[in-house]
Amino acid sequence: MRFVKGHGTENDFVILPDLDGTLDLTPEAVARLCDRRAGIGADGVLRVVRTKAMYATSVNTALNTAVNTGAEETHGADTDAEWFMDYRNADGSVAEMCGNGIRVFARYLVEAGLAAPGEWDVATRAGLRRVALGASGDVTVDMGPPRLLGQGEASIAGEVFQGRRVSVGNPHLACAVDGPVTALDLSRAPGFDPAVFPDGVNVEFYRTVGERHVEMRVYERGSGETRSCGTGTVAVAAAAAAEAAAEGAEPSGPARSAPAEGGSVPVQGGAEWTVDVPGGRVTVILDAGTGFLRGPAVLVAEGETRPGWL
Ligand SMILES: N[C@@H](CCC[C@H](N)C(=O)O)C(=O)O
Repeated sequence: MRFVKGHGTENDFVILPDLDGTLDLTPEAVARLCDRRAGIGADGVLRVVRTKAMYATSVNTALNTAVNTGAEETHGADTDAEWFMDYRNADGSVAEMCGNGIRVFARYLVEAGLAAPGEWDVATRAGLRRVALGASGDVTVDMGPPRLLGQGEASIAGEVFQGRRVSVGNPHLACAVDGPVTALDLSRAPGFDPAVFPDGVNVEFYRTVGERHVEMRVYERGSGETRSCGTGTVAVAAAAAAEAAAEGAEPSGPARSAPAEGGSVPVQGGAEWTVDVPGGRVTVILDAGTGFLRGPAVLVAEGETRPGWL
């Protein structure tokens, strides 16, 4: 099986080109690929499959039906998006969206000659997401509007943290903390109420370190602590903006500021947030109707698994 390895701010992925959707990718196979000692090692798998093929076979249809049950948006094989990002967490579970993954996915498509630099839609289980990228450099993604869903809480070793529940296609709980995020023990999963998060949740802890500038760490559903989480950075920016609005430091309506730099993207303006993660830095732009994520996407290796290994 051919694979490519890549990362976005050190959130790393095994990319599996399966253009015609012939691969029966089981949760066990995903977990073995992502194993950092006995496998290739990654936070998740990005299967690259034609959207039409995704809906053509019974195994793929079953996967989509299962996930779309709880999704906010669904789409069918009639979409114009040629490529579907089939994202899996390191434990083999399926997730609706991956913000770092979709940038790496887009970079792979361009470098493999399967798509041209420019702007186009990628199909995901959370719906279509528009990406914009050049022949090299950062990738920008229209992540859709982050949706604030109310309060929630998480705990670490008995200490309770209040947070905001945010949907970025997948579920997040963004908790503001006072001290440096490096001080938190994320060696184990934070506790949360399964009645509030029946499908599990990605938990972010963030601290404001400047104007529209936050640092964060994340414990991801299905992958554990990762060095970055793109959907998580959008959730944190949305939560921090809501916090600032509540304190009167930000307008509570659609965010407005100088147009963001950077070019070939459909960003008309919006409030630009800098989000520092252990693996680097990304930019989140909160526009009136959506949220954009901009950051690096790097391919580092490619190869082939040994026959019979999986
Ligand atoms: N790392 C991703 C998020 C991957 C999915 C997440 N673990 C979930 O289960 O929802 C990102 O960059 O957004």
